[in-house]
Amino acid sequence: MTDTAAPAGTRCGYVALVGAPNAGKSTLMNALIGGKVSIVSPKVQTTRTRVTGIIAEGDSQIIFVDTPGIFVPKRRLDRAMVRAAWDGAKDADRIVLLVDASQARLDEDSERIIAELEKSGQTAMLALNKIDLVKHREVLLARAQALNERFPFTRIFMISAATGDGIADLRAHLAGEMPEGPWLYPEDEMTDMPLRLLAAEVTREKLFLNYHQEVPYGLTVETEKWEDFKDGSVKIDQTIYVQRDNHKAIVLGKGGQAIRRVREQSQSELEAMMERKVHLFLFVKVRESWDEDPERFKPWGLEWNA
Ligand SMILES: Nc1nc2c(ncn2[C@@H]2O[C@H](COP(=O)(O)OP(=O)(O)OP(=O)(O)O)[C@@H](O)[C@H]2O)c(=O)[nH]1
Repeated sequence: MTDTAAPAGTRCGYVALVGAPNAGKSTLMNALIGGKVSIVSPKVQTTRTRVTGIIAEGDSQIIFVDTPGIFVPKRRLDRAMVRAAWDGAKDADRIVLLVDASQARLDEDSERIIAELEKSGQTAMLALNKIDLVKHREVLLARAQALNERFPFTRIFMISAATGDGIADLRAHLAGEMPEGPWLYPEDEMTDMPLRLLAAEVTREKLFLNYHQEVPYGLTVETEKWEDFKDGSVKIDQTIYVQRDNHKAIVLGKGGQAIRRVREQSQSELEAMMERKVHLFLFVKVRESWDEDPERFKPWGLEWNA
């Protein structure tokens, strides 16, 4: 974080995006920011890291906290994620609950989030997402009304994070809601997520895209080494931790073909993102129960005793 001189009349604040897994939080954040920060995947519960995206809108700086999915905690890791999600929401100036408008009934996770909001006495805005999937406007309005009867949202936005519909309105409204104060980040800062972590997220996204079923859920990626070279290139070593031997075999693929594809995809995205040459090396290791190991949480900023 850098101290930035504050021009008079500036605003700055935090916005927490909360919502059930798959509601579209990452997609929305990327749409709001206009650049790729958090990872998007069609599978649920992929967001493990609290990513902060920052945008400037007029005189306002809006710092977004993309919280991990809030769901019924089962494993220790899940409990830590729920805790982190609520910590993010508690400290925020505004909370936006994102709900998938294409579902006929409110899902269990959104129900729990609303119950939590009621309990804590916090206000929230509602963003009904994926309106592109709802053909009839009356259906959409009826869903918005039902939700507003369930909880008195301060405002309701109908958006499509995928098409960009309604995003400018939401952004402008949030900008006006930010408290007066100096900007906390320099204008060109996109994210305060450390590059090492961001690089691991890029590889994890590629793993999600390349493997099916339970394999991607059981793994984690860590950036172990980062070497900057004089010619401007960077060498990055990452380890992919899997839970079982057979998962390791799947991740590697026949003759290492599968992992090579992941490596190529991740490397070229990292090069585009950082605008420099990247030499990416991936290692696959078996580590049972990595998700019960507190050491693994630290890079994500998650608490162990959740
Ligand atoms: N049609 C449509 N699909 C969307 C929209 N927004 C998100 N999606 C899709 O919904 C899925 C989930 O989106 P994510 O942004 O990963 O959802 P998330 O809430 O961040 O999910 P977690 O990381 O599990 O918490 C992806 O396949 C997105 O492409 C939208 O406005 N319209």
